Amino acid sequence: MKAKKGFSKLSKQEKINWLSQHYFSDIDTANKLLKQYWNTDEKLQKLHDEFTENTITNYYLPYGIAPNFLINNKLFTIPMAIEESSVVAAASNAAKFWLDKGGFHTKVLGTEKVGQIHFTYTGKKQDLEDFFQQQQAYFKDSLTEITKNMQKRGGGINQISLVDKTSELEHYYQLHVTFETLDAMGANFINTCLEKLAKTFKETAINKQLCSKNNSLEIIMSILSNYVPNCLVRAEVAHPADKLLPNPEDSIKFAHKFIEAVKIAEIEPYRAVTHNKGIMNGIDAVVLATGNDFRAVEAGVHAYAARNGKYSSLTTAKIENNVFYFSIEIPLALGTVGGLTSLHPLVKFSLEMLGNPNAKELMQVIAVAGLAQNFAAVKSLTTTGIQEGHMKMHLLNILNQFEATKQEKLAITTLFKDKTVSHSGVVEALEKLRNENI
Ligand SMILES: CC(C)(COP(=O)([O-])OP(=O)([O-])OC[C@H]1O[C@@H](n2cnc3c(N)ncnc32)[C@H](O)[C@@H]1OP(=O)([O-])[O-])[C@@H](O)C(=O)NCCC(=O)NCCSC(=O)C[C@@](C)(O)CC(=O)[O-]
Ligand SMILES: NC(=O)C1=CN([C@@H]2O[C@H](COP(=O)(O)OP(=O)(O)OC[C@H]3O[C@@H](n4cnc5c(N)ncnc54)[C@H](O)[C@@H]3O)[C@@H](O)[C@H]2O)C=CC1
Repeated sequence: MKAKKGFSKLSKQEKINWLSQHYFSDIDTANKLLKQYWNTDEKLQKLHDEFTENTITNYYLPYGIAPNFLINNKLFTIPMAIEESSVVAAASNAAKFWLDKGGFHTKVLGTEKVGQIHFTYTGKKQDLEDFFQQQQAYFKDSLTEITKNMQKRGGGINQISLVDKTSELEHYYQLHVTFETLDAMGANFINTCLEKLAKTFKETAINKQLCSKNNSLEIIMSILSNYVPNCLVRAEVAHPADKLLPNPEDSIKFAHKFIEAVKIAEIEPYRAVTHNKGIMNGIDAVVLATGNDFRAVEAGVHAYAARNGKYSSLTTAKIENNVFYFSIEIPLALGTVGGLTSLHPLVKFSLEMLGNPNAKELMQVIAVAGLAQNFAAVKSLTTTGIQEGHMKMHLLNILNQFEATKQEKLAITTLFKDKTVSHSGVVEALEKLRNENI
């Protein structure tokens, strides 16, 4: 019997007791493990407990840093929260590669956020359109109480439009609203505006007799969209194609093979998904380290990758006039205020490391992290193969799985210095070493 109504009302300790009694054979070990991850600073632990609900412990992710990122002629060290081996090394490797080649250049192409009120209307479309035209300015004004501070900062509501979706779903219309939320990701601000607007919209429709018994208007829901194709940032690297590597011939060969790999990801969805996963290795790690919402970013980015009706690469590469260009264009709705940004001590630390950027500056850093990550991965894929570098970094994880001692780790890493690491190869070598030492 594992159901427990009223679970949320239990204390933290009661929740842990219930969990370990019902799901774990060794209650003491389960309890000990959970407590091992608690912070000794009670205030700090309470802060983390309250970020979400039913918290029983903390789940650590490694926090790494990738130095040497030259972005628009300014040097950055980028914080990355990620569990996967070789990602931070790959970012650092790409940063180092581009450091003496002019670095990364970036531009924010737009910052528009979106929210929608989804509703049904069973009356005449023309009546709805006339009503909307007449009331449009009033609708915007009715939100002033909520938007006035954002307006003072230079943001607020850009536009409200009525969209007819009845050809796709009977009676379905939208109010499509665009926003400028400046340094806030804006989800809560947008949702608050939308819910108020929906209420005003419905009330006005009733007052102005747009609705009647036969012409019903029903608000289905009001919510921001995580698809933000006009909240877009671009990052690029460029360098003479014959000067990417020490030998000009090898360099041009490398550039062409690299471009071919990117073109494959442009036309082949199976490859595009993995290619973009590599990009998200970099993006998600910095999004997490800076306390941003990685689910929102992931959803928006992948929708953008499929914007032309087919899932495709987020990066492009070309040679023009003997110059190799590699770039990314990516939608990123980020905040440097709001959410966890002023609450989580490590998020504040990350933002300070980045020079306390505003949201536009953070968009540029994160786009660079994605481009760098993709450069490192595709460079490996088209030269040594991914396993050589990745498994070199993963070696410690394998050794830790087998509880290798310090001496064993040293012996095995030395053994594999010039060899490609494989799981079975490491296990075999460790067994051999242990047998020799018996
Ligand atoms: C792994 C490397 C970097 C080795 O690359 P390497 O050339 O053997 O490295 P190195 O030992 O010569 O060092 C060169 C630089 O790399 C960095 N570096 C090197 N080692 C470390 C380390 N231990 N810790 C921190 N940084 C490290 C560091 O910047 C270092 O410079 P230094 O600091 O010495 O001046 C390279 O092979 C690489 O970039 N590989 C790509 C790895 C990758 O993309 N991993 C992601 C996981 S695989 C995946 O999920 C995505 C994928 C690949 O499927 C996506 C796709 O298919 O497109
Ligand atoms: N679908 C989604 O993505 C959803 C996400 N969320 C969550 O919402 C949170 C983000 O919402 P926000 O409204 O951004 O955060 P928030 O609710 O903390 O609000 C940030 C506020 O900061 C203030 N502010 C101060 N200085 C500012 C400046 N320079 N620029 C802009 N605003 C400034 C504004 O009043 C703004 O509304 C995230 O935690 C996200 O996970 C919530 C609901 C849905």
